[in-house]
Formats: sequence, structure tokens, C-alpha cells
Amino acid sequence: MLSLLARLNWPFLVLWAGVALFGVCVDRYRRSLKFGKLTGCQTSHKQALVKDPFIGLDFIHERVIRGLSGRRLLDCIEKFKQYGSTYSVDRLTYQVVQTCDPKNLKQVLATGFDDFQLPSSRVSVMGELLGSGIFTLDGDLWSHARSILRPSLMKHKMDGLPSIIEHHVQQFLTHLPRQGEDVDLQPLFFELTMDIATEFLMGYSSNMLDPSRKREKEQQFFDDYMLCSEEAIKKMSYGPLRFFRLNLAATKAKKRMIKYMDEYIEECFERQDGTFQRTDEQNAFQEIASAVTDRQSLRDQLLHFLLASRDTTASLLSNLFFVLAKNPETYARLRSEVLSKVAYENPTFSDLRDIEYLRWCVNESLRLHPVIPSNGREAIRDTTLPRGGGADGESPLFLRKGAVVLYNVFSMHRDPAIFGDRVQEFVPERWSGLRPGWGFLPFSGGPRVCVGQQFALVETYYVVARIVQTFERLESKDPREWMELPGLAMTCRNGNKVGLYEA
Ligand code: HEM
Repeated sequence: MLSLLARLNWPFLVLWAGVALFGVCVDRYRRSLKFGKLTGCQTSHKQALVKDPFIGLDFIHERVIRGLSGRRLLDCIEKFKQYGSTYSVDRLTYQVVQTCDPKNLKQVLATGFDDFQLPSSRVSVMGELLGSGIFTLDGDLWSHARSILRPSLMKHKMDGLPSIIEHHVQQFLTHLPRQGEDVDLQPLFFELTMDIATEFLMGYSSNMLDPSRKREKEQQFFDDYMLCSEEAIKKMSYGPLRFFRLNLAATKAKKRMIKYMDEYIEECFERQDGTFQRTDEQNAFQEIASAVTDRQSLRDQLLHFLLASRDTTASLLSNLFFVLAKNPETYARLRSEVLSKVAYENPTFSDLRDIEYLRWCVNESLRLHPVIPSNGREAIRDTTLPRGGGADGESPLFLRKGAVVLYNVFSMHRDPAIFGDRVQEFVPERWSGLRPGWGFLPFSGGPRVCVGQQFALVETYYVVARIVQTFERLESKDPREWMELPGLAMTCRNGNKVGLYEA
């Protein structure tokens, strides 16, 4: 090996590497010039400082260290203040554009949808964790996966949702102490949404909250899932170096998770007599089972669907109750508005839609702590963004094929130009008459908009209504501020410790 290295003509190799690099730069410049003439777009003058121009080790280091501090998203806001609402991070190996400009988000997610695909880092990391499903697919395979899931989430099916939820909410309430003793709501919300999601989507609930059940298996599944979810986010932040990251605990957790899912699927089949002929009234499990041919695809699709439906709604509930506990006046107003509409009765779907202040509180939580705070897409051809190019950043921006656009919903949701004053605070009243359009995207937008938005909202409204009916007062038992816990859905790092007082 050493003799081979010694025989290489190093000056010649370095010269050729230099020529190749020069060629790449000239080609990029020529392409951007040509494309600029055709479309009027420009390159970005807003460039973040890059210390390592090859693979970006400085950014990987920054993301990992900031991630540990629980302040990564707040730091992003500072970066946008420093460089503008769209800026580039250019390296020789790849181009990244960071944006929190609603016009650019609309372009990536809707108007220019066909020019983008999911970033390769997401496809490989999530694929490794959950297999192939709606969150890793593009093109025809994605359309097909989406068309399978949609029927079970049609709007008309939401009318029956409150009656499915009620039983699980009653079990959830039995776990809450009633005289102000400390309780962490976060893990309980995860169990509740797991029980509801499995019943609605698969026709058979995991019943994690049932006090008569031994829950070790479910608890293990839950812990494994959280571990894999955190690992996935960490891996993605390693960018091109993600392949070097090894986590044996996560590998073991994934194996157990798959085993749990396989057993669960077996039970679902047994309970439903293995009959999966198409009918008009199918749940998601039946829809998927009748559309795929093998067990592994069924498991993969279900894992994606569970991730989509369970973690997100649990995180929303947990984030919302975190801020409600810190804002007793808001809690009191919410309670009074719910009671004036439905008193202590079980609310129906239409009751829930009519409680305006409940809607405002949920919107405000999704604004302040969006459950999916940032996301990305990769350009599949040379294309443009409407803003970010030129010296003032107001011209269309050239994006070369392969560039990754990272769009930051968290920063956009704290833009005073869209949401007015006190953007760092929880102020549901701001939603009176507010129409932020593409400035508010908790459920994304365009063809890949969340298919479960109605389901998530009805579930959240119902759970909130039942809790405020039951408890007159809620107080925070944690003096700390909300801090991010990055995962595939974002929750509070310190959980949600509160005291509740029965009415
Ligand atoms: C508060 C709760 C929820 C939030 C904030 C939320 C948010 C989102 C967001 C932002 C996306 C886009 C992801 C992307 O483009 O990369 C998404 C996609 C998706 N959501 Fe939700 N979601 C929630 C609940 C649900 C529920 C309850 C379900 C199912 C019952 C669901 C099913 C899905 C599916 C299947 C997708 C993939 C859509 C596609 O790629 O075509 N979500 N969700």
C-alpha cells in the first residue's frame, strides 16, 4: 500500500484535481448565468460564513452542539435576523438554502412542487428507521401510498371520532391526581394518542392507559420509538457524515420495535378474521392491508402512519398544556368558553368547531411550538425561488439541481411582520381576525399537506375540552422555560409537570 502511494505522481494528481474543480465552478457559473437570462433570477448575495467549504464540518458541529443545548431553533431566528429571511450556505459538495419566507415556502411546497423531491438524507435515515412508506416516497409510489391512506381519514368520518375518543379520555383522566399533586402530562399524552390512533386507524386499541393491563411491552415499544426518533434527527444533522454515526442501542430498539409491530399486526389480523376485502367503511389498517402484498410493506406503511398520527398529536397536546399551565388567565377563559358552549356534556364534532377560543389556543400553540418546526426539499432540476437573489435578496434566487432548501416554520411563525407584537409569547387573542395564509404552516401545504389535519384537530379539541371541563385550575410545577427536544415530532425537553385541581 505504502509503495503504491509512493509511486503516485502527486503534483500531477493535484494539478488534475485543481482543473476538475475549476471546471465544476465554471460549469456552475455558466448554468446560473444562462438560467438567470431565461428567468430573471440571480445568485444569492446573502451567504452564511462557511469555515469548511468542502463538506461543512463546521455546520454539523454547530447543529449537534446547539441541539444539545435545546436552543437550536431560537438560534435559527438569530441567523435569519443576521443574514435575512433567505440565505445560502454554499459548499463545493452541496448547496443549502435556508428560508423562512412564506413566498418561498409556497413555491417549494405548492407552485413549484414538481421541481423538488424529499432530501436524500431524510429518505435514507427515515427509511433505515421505519422502512419505506409515505414519509420516504416520492412520485407515483408516494401518490399511491397517499391514495391508500386518505379514504380512512375522510371528513365525514370525523363525526364519529368523539365517540371513539371518549372511552380513552376517561381512562386518561383516571391517571390524573385531582388535588394539585405533581404529574407529568407528556408521557400520558403519548399513551392517550397511541390508544386513540390504534383504535381509529387499526380497529384495535393498544389500550396503554387501561389500568388493568400489564403495560411493559407497550412501554418498551414507546421507549424504543422515542430513542429511534431522536436518533433519526441526530443522524440527519450529521449531513454527509451520517453514515459514520453508529448507535447500537438504537439498532436494538429498532429490532424490538419491528417485533412488537409484527405481533400487533398478527393480533389485528386475528381479530378481523383475516378478511380484507374492500368495503366502503374501512379503517387505515384494512385499507393498507388490502393494497399491499407482503407483511413487511404492511408493517412499514403502518409505522409511518403511526409516527404521523401519534407523536404529532401528543406533542401538540403536551406543548399546549405546557403554556396553558404558565398562563392561568388563558386557562380560565378557555374553560369558561368551553363550559358556556357544552357545559359538562360530551361535545360533538360541530360543538367543537364552534368554540372559537379553543381554536385560537390550539393555533397559538402550533404557531409558537410547531410540532414539525423545520423541513426540507431537494431541487431535482435547475430552478428558482421567488425571493432571496441579488444584493437586496428581493430578486428570484437561482437554485441549481441538487440544492437543498431547508424551510424553517419555527422562525416564520415568530415573524412580527406576520403575527404582530409579542411573537415569543403565548397570546391566543392575536388570532382574532388574523389570516396569515402561507405564513402559518403547522400542517404544511400543497400536494403533501398533512392528510390527518382534521383528525388531529378534532382529537385535540376533544381532549382539551374534556380536561378543562374536569379541572377548574391548572398550574405549572416547572419554573423552567419550554425547551425543544428534537425528534421526528418536537416536544418539550423537560416534559410537562403540572398540578390539576378538580372542579
Ligand atoms: C398536530 C398534529 C399533526 C401535525 C402538526 C402534523 C403535521 C404534518 C406535517 C407538517 C406534514 C408534512 C410533512 C412533510 O411534508 O415532510 C404532515 C404529513 C403527514 N401527516 Fe400529519 N400532522 C399531524 C397529525 C397527523 C395525523 C393525526 C395523521 C393521521 C391520522 C397524520 C398523517 C400525515 C401523513 C400520512 C402525512 C404525509 C403526507 C404526505 O407526504 O403526503 N398527521 N403532517
